[in-house]
Amino acid sequence: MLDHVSISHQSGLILWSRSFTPAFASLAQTPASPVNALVREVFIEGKVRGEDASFERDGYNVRWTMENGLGLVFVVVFPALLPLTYIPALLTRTKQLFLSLFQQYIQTLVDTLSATSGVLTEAAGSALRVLQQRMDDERWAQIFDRCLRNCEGDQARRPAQTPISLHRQAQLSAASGASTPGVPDTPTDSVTAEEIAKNVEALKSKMKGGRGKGGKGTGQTPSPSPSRKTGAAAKLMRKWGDSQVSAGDMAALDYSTPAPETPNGQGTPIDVEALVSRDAMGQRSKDGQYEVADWDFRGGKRAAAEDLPSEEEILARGTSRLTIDDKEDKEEVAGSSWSGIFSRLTGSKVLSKQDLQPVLAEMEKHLMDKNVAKDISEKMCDSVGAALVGKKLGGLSSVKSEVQSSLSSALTRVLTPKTSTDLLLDIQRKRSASTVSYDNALPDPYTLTFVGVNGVGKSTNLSKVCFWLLQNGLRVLIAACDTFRSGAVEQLRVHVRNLGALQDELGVGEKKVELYERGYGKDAAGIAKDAITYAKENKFDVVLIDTAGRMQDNEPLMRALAKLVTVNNPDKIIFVGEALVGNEAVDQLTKFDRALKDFSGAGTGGGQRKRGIDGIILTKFDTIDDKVGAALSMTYVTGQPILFVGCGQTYTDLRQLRVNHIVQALLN
Ligand SMILES: Nc1nc2c(ncn2[C@@H]2O[C@H](COP(=O)(O)OP(=O)(O)OP(=O)(O)O)[C@@H](O)[C@H]2O)c(=O)[nH]1
Repeated sequence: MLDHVSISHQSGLILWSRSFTPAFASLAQTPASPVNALVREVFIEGKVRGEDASFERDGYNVRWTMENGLGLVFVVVFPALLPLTYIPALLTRTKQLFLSLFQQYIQTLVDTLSATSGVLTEAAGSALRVLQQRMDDERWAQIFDRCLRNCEGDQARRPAQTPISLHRQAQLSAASGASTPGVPDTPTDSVTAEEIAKNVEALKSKMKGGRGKGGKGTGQTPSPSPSRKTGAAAKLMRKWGDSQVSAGDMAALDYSTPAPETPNGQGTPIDVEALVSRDAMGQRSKDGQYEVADWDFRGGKRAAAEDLPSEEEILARGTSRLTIDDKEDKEEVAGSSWSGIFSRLTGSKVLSKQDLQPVLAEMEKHLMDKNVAKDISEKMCDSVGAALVGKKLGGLSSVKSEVQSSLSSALTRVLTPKTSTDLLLDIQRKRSASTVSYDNALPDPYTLTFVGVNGVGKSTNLSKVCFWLLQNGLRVLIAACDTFRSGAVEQLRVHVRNLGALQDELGVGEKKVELYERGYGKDAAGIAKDAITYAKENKFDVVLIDTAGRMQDNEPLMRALAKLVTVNNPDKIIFVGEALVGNEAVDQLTKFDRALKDFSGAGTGGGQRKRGIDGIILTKFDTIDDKVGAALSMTYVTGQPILFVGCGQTYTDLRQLRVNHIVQALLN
């Protein structure tokens, strides 16, 4: 298992890097990092000999290969004890793929850097950003992951008598590395291919949670969507009403049984591959923060490896690549539904309302086809029309770019968040603020309440958010405040068990997630309050409050939700809605927001402010292709940001929505 990979310029500028373990992500920030040692002791001191080399430091093996023409350095770090013979092949393939995809962009960057002797000027910074955007567009992180998996697979499959090529390469690299300062390379000679394959398998099965008998296909693995897969947890009719639930009802609703323990007390074995998609794991930023990937309409889930071009295709591009201009021309020729619209304006000089009318009608239809609500499509087109009437435009391409840029700015204006979307920063701020103001008293936990209609994915996406928080080292308490739907508590119990076990499997450290449950039929507001108190006393950083689904027109239930909000004053009220429902989602959101504003903030001592929806999670994005209109409609009606989108049923199927990706999808 790798600890780290990076691609940098020999001036020290990092083009791309990724840490695979939280421990290395933290270490990478310090001067003690083996990668920093490599830069200091090899590159700065000019002790580079040959293209490939390695050295060992503090239990890590650091191996690299260079691309001398461009001055690039490809580095991987892994535990020195692991005989990973595929590393030289991984470095070679990574180098080939990277150059094949991005050579032109790297060349521009390198030229700018050499003009400034390696100093990161504004021009170099912008060349770097272009390259990184390109890496994003081509889904470089996924291409690397697939390359890594293939190399691991090659090593695991290789029989004992396999030709020595990789092994030999490893020895050769080790030999060239011996001339570098520091410790000699890990000896691999004494390890047979059979032993290596065995070690890799052992490591893999450890990663999979020692699945053994309880693994995939045996039916023993809990599903991330227990409500679907376990008979007992299948959703049944909801029973409503605080006072109508008898002890008998409560027992009937309570499907929850304590999690069966394995003999070693570790809990039920889990199938890691079924719960997280490794392709879709977020990435750690330089400061070790775990970030979910961006949603991108071209990749949809961005997770499906089959959507990526094959390695052969990528390498072929290196030889017969389109120039950037060629590519743009091709896209232009391929065209889109827009081409027809713009051609109607050819020849116009000063645009009149009349000229624009058919174009705007077409544009409105286009937006509605993308699932934007009707009245919002109309408003967007009105705003584009107003910006264009009276403008003097040239030929077709100028008309096209002018109309597109008007629409693009109108969309961007609506979609750009007006409030903070950085939850990790908000959590940190709240913790610091309450510690300071109460003189080192226990900090108040940050609280998020998830609301929405039935079955939209509240519990599932709450659990994905929990996974993300746990990956960021936070302690999370989940409060089971859906006290009505049968199986709701059990569903959360399974999620919490999975999330805890995943923490073990992914090496995130001590268990940091717990469920606060008080069964069925009780007052949800009171349970949430007790959960927050429990969280504070037990030093949880975040409380995620799951609420029962309810219809937006059901006033008694909306009042009950408003009571929960008034009593507990959560830091964020998150509306969870389905991306596929378009107009209906807008109606749901508008009414939830309205009802909360109307009914919250009163009755419990007064003075509490009225609350509305603070942010949105749009679910089932994996089912909508590029029909992303709900995102626009929902931000339009509340002015609140889309915090995440859910795009599948594993814990890693959570994405951030970048404004430019939505704009592109809407314009496409
Ligand atoms: N394809 C897909 N399915 C999802 C997504 N999020 C949730 N689901 C599925 O949607 C179904 C309902 O999810 P839940 O989390 O139980 O929904 P809920 O809103 O908590 O339901 P109630 O408690 O009944 O209101 C489950 O089968 C989930 O697996 C997503 O992003 N994509």
